[in-house]
Amino acid sequence: MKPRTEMPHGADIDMRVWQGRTDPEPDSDRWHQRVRPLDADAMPGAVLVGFASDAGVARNQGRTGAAAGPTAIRRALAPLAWHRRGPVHDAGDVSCEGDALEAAQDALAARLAPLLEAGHLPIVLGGGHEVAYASWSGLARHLEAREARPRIGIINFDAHFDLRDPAHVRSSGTPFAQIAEQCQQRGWPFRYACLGVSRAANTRALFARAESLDVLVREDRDIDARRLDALQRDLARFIARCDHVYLTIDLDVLPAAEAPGVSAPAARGVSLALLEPLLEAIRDSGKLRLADLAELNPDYDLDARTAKAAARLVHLLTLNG
Ligand SMILES: N=CN[C@@H](CCC(=O)O)C(=O)O
Ligand SMILES: [Mn+2]
Ligand SMILES: [Mn+2]
Repeated sequence: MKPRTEMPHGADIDMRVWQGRTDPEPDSDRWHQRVRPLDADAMPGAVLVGFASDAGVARNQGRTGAAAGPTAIRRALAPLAWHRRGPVHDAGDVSCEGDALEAAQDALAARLAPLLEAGHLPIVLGGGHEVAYASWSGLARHLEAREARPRIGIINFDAHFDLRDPAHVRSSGTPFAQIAEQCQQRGWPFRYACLGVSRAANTRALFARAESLDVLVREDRDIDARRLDALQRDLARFIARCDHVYLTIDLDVLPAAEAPGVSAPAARGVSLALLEPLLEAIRDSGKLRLADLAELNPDYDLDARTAKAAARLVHLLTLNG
């Protein structure tokens, strides 16, 4: 079965997950009381789109289960306190049927482009990190009609480069190499920052590929409180060289204790406390067009810790609107 490519809206979107406590006091709303199903004439705001896929993780020999990620993140978002002025819409899920990953990626890209066209900030809830190729493709589809050579900066918080050679298999381990190929074919610059990389979890070949692609690399051990200001400056310089930012967060960048529910937990990782100020700077850059969160696997998620971390990050990314 092919994934549906037309945009579901209104009554087609399953809103049953948006439930939680309701406080009797005024001004006490939570997300479940404010999130609305996306309508064709919706006011520009943040739009949640699920990518229910772990086909890329399966192809990458990881532990599957990330297809249930979008629902788990929505469930963790539902009770969070509402502090926004602007709207949040739920646009439903794009689902990958079996191993039909490329069709699902194409369907997500087709779903995202009109959202960007309408001035929304899409936040994609993965799904394995194969979501990144689909997210970027949606942004590319939107920009190619407007700009000859869009300067897209990709900022990936991840323990892994995900720059494996796609000639072998296209998976959750290849999205940024696939994007680099696309950029080369189109004559677009490839600007990629990968922050939180574990030297122990990435081979020499991957470090060499990152170097040949001029990737801005900061290892997990480089990200500490003392070096945060310098890192903020590096990030600001990276963003200054781009017109559009695509932010992608692989939840396995967090320490395993903060994010046990992922395919490949990080022995060290970068804590939420360090991640958040960096994300705030990206959010407030004025260039953030699209974000996604990847690799949540509820099967391994002790106390829903990873889903709660993901929900907190969505909350943070949407706090300025
Ligand atoms: N999404 C990416 N995943 C990692 C998986 C590493 C692992 O399974 O140990 C990668 O391909 O490098
Ligand atoms: Mn990773
Ligand atoms: Mn990844």
